[in-house]
Amino acid sequence: QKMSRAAERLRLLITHLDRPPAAIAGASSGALSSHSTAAPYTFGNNLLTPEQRLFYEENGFLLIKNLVSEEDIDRFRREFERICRQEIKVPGLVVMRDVAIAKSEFVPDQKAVSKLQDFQEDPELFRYCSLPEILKYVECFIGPNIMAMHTMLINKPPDAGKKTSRHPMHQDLHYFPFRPADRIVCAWTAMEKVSRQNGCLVVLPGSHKGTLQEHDYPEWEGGVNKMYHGVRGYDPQHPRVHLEMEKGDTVFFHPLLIHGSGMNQTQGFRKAISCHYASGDCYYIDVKGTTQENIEKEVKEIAARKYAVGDEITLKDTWAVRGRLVQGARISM
Ligand SMILES: CCCCCCCCCC(=O)SCCNC(=O)CCNC(=O)[C@H](O)C(C)(C)COP(=O)(O)OP(=O)(O)OC[C@H]1O[C@@H](n2cnc3c(N)ncnc32)[C@H](O)[C@@H]1OP(=O)(O)O
Ligand SMILES: Nc1ncnc2c1ncn2[C@@H]1O[C@H](COP(=O)(O)OP(=O)(O)OP(=O)(O)O)[C@@H](O)[C@H]1O
Ligand SMILES: O=C(O)CCC(=O)C(=O)O
Ligand SMILES: [Fe+2]
Ligand SMILES: [Mg+2]
Repeated sequence: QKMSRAAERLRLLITHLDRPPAAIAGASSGALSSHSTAAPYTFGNNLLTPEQRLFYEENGFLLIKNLVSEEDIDRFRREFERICRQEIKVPGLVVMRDVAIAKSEFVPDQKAVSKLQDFQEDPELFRYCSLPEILKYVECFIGPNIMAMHTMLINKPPDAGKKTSRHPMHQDLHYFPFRPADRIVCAWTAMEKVSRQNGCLVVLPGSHKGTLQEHDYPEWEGGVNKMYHGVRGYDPQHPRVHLEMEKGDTVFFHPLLIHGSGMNQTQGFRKAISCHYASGDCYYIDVKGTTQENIEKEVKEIAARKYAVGDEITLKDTWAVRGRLVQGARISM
């Protein structure tokens, strides 16, 4: 059987450079034995081809075409519309409007919704996070114990003329007070065709090999959405890849991968659904004294305003209540 060059390279890496992996508290040795220092970002469990595995190792993302069915996506869309029409109320759900719309006169229209966050209490939308076709890939990246930590349905609006529909380049780990980074992965599924025109994801391949960078609001004339921090000193010359996708295509990416999205220059609302997963044996960290202090402050301010809670609520608490086990064991999360 003929192997591609990439596959051959990965095989060599694994057979010759393999050393026992660093221990992760509570992890089953069975799962970790196929996870090596030569291929630190993936588990070999016979789902990913060697080419796919090497691609994720080197680039920090992997696009799987046609993974989620049309039927499921249409159901998510109908549920989203019911939520927008306020036909159902979902505990914990955050409904976000684009800053350009939020700061103008109030429009009581479903079209004002740019993002739903934290839909873990909506059984219909949360089905996305438990889809077997998604979980089998997630397991390749973070192992068999899987927590759904953060859920979003993004309804990127047509740009209102101020470029506020852009999402600045960022690393999702900036928002997460848990580790290790290599046991976290995002699944992001296009709910319709996404293109450069309607603001597809833009990624900096290989940036997952770097460290967590300082994040801040970018200095954008037209304003920036609440909590949309970007990597400080983003270099627009850096080689980037636009991920154009069809309905149902799904990209899995590492939480250190620098990514964002351009403005939506169409009249349609560009829809995607996503979930961030972490291994059940991840652990929480204290972000005091780290670059993540600024986001902790904002999260606490919003929590205090919304739920009238004080400083006794930690960033860790806000995540521990959102997390849901979807496979295996909840060990330390
Ligand atoms: C917890 C961290 C999330 C983890 C993310 C993992 C990686 C993902 C990376 C990201 O997605 S980063 C962005 C994460 N986004 C959020 O967490 C959502 C943040 N947004 C919210 O929580 C709410 O939309 C917000 C509290 C900002 C507003 O909701 P409200 O229901 O309070 O809105 P309301 O209409 O009552 O407006 C209150 C104030 O917020 C302002 N506002 C509303 N939407 C805004 C917006 N989009 N940007 C800026 N300001 C906004 C609004 O103008 C008004 O300002 P004033 O008090 O000055 O009048
Ligand atoms: N100063 C900045 N800080 C962080 N991210 C930025 C900054 N400027 C632009 N970006 C982000 O870079 C990405 C690319 O944006 P840009 O508008 O240049 O291109 P695009 O819309 O993707 O493509 P096109 O070139 O077709 O417009 C987007 O995610 C955008 O939000
Ligand atoms: O524009 C998008 O859909 C991606 C947004 C994103 O990266 C995020 O919310 O973390
Ligand atoms: Fe992101
Ligand atoms: Mg652009």
